Amino acid sequence: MDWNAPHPSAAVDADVLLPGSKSQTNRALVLAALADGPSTVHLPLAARDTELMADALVSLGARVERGPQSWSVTPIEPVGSAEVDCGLAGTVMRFVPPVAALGTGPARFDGDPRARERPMATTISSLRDLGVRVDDDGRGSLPFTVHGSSSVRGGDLTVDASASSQFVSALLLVAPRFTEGLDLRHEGGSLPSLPHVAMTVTELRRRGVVVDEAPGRWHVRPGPVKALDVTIEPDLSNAGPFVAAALATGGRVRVRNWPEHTDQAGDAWRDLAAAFGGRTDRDGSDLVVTGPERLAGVDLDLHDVGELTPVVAALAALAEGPSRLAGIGHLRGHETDRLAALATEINRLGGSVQEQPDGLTIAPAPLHGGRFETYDDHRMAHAAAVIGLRVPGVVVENIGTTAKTYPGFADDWGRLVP
Ligand SMILES: O=C(O)C1=C[C@@H](OP(=O)(O)O)[C@@H](O)[C@H](O)C1
Ligand SMILES: C=C(OP(=O)(O)O)C(=O)O
Repeated sequence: MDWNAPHPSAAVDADVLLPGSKSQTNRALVLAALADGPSTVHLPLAARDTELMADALVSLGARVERGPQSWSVTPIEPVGSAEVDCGLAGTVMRFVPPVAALGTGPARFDGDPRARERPMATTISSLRDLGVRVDDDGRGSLPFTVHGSSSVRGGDLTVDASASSQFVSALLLVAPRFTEGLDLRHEGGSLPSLPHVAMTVTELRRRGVVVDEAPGRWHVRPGPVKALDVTIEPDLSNAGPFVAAALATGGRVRVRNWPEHTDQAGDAWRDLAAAFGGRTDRDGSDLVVTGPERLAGVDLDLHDVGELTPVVAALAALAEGPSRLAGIGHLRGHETDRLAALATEINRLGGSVQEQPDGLTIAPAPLHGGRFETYDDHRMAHAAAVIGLRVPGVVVENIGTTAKTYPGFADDWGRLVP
């Protein structure tokens, strides 16, 4: 559905209460499915990526009762064969195959057309290196079938996770259930999204799993994953467009319940706001973002927090000085090739964005209205909404794609502009 991006006549002044973190919800679901007893996930994100994760675990033999405030998970009792729809969720296509390896039958994985283009070779090769049979068509991508054999020995394993940190997280999440645990090394280009790996290690340790780490190396001891009831934090990556609304309009946005300590990549919004010239202040459990009078250009390495790039690029396109966003070549394998998509769509509105091998350069340019394609990427829709705050006549193609991680996005965004 085409959606006219709201365009306020004054600076925004709003409070937002965000839905739960995708990354935390999907880790909590996987660990609950592997645990030694039932667990409850309070305030889970209910969105396409987390529903797909729950469905995937159910198809492997878990039970997930989904209530409005909490989801109750009963661990997997392996069933024969399974079909897993990964949609376009990186966490489902990377985290679930190693879980299926512990099952008792074939599990076939497939997803949206674009999912078949996302990098999966490391998932396939790492499972084979662990002695698991995987049938694929040799392209290193979905679809493929993992043949569960009840137990995986584990031990030493070296992978190249430079295309996605999710390859490392996926193996670590399941590693305590391998007979010998796992001594995992990453070798290759630099590993992106380190906060997401830190989140994986935190969540394992909270459930009694012993993990030792050194740069590029993780040792997970075999043992039970203790059942644990958890409460999911608000999704700070999805806070991005709201933080950006304060920055882009010189306004003020209060984000409710911003955690004081967190592994979420989106916590970097506090530093990013400052880089653009804005301010963030804690007020009790909230974070209050105040926008600057003039939005500054930025020179940022986003390697650790790549998923924040689309909204950062939208802000950079509105800034008064030039910007450089680096360290994000791996975004070409995200929901879409985000570097190409951002350059094409911002330039369609009159922008001056150039693709670089590992990022984007963005020069100030007067923007005008027009249709902004999203390429089924929730964060492209967020970027368009941010530009629409300052540029009249921005029309977002397929705002429904935000349902991947934030089904209520358009309604919540509409409340920014009364
Ligand atoms: O583990 C996770 O929950 C995620 C890891 C990151 O993936 P990449 O390392 O592929 O960027 C991030 O971009 C994605 O949105 C979620
Ligand atoms: C890269 C992202 O998602 P995924 O989990 O599908 O990789 C994202 O949400 O920005």
